[in-house]
Amino acid sequence: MITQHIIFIGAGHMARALIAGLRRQGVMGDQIQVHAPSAPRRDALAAEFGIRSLPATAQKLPAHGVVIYAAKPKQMPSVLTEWRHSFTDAGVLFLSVAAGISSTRIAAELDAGTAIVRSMPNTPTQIGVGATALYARDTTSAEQRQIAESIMAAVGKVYWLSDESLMDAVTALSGSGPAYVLLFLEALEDAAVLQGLDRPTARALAVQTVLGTAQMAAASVSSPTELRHQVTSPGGTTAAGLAAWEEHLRPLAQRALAAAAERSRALGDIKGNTP
Ligand SMILES: NC(=O)C1=CN([C@@H]2O[C@H](COP(=O)(O)OP(=O)(O)OC[C@H]3O[C@@H](n4cnc5c(N)ncnc54)[C@H](OP(=O)(O)O)[C@@H]3O)[C@@H](O)[C@H]2O)C=CC1
Ligand SMILES: O=C(O)[C@@H]1CCC=N1
Repeated sequence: MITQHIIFIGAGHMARALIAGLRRQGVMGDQIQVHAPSAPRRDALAAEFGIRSLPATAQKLPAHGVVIYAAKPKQMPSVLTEWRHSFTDAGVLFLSVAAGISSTRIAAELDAGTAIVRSMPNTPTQIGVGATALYARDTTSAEQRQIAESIMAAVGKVYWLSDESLMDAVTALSGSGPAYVLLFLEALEDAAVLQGLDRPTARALAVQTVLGTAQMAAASVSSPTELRHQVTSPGGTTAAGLAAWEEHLRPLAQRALAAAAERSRALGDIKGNTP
């Protein structure tokens, strides 16, 4: 059970997904506060989820709460300058979801000893099926690690990393991954429409196929390769379709993840990063 107060810095897509997921899991509205510069956006999010809108920045925070940093990576230095003493006074756990920004960078902006967990969640957290990687700095107690884990485990699966440098690869895979799957769904839908299906039917069949296959892969002890062979009759329709996919898909996946991981590393260069 999550009993801590949780303060979100940032009221955008990722904050919304996490707040939606936490509220679905029964975290009380008065346990969650959200801060962002735009009062209408902050207030709208607060009203939608029955949480509290936090207008001011440097103010007294609930003792031993969790501050979830969900603003853009490039905003981190200025935000931390504003908030750092509030964190120390309250003994908070700082839980970042920012892409690219290492825990060492974060620690350099905060008072010594601040507990820091870096994470990479994804937007399916909003319905409790997220994937989140976590990395804890050594200033973080076992109890604080458990708190970070329980927050992210409430909204999906959690994986601890012992090597923080892998966070760029995780960001490229599961952080950005929902967008790749959604693009795949769009492409399947469009291709099915070209084959004569009406758009609602094409979308419904594409979504159910991806959903069912992902659930089957998650539930099975067989590898994706073995499961794929079960679909592929020699000389049949699947073999014909797979020949076209095979030609491009693996090199494309490698290029896509390499590009995303490279961008994650660039975002970590706070001074040099661009929006
Ligand atoms: N979107 C995703 O799928 C994922 C995103 N992330 C990470 O989550 C973070 C947020 O991304 P995302 O939600 O997509 O971005 P958005 O642009 O949707 O949201 C950014 C939020 O930050 C707020 N903000 C800007 N300046 C400040 C400030 N000085 N103090 C407090 N809040 C501020 C903005 O406020 P305002 O509304 O007033 O402009 C806005 O609400 C990023 O670091 C990203 O790397 C991680 C995993 C997945
Ligand atoms: O696109 C981004 O930079 C963020 C990080 C992972 C998903 N969205």
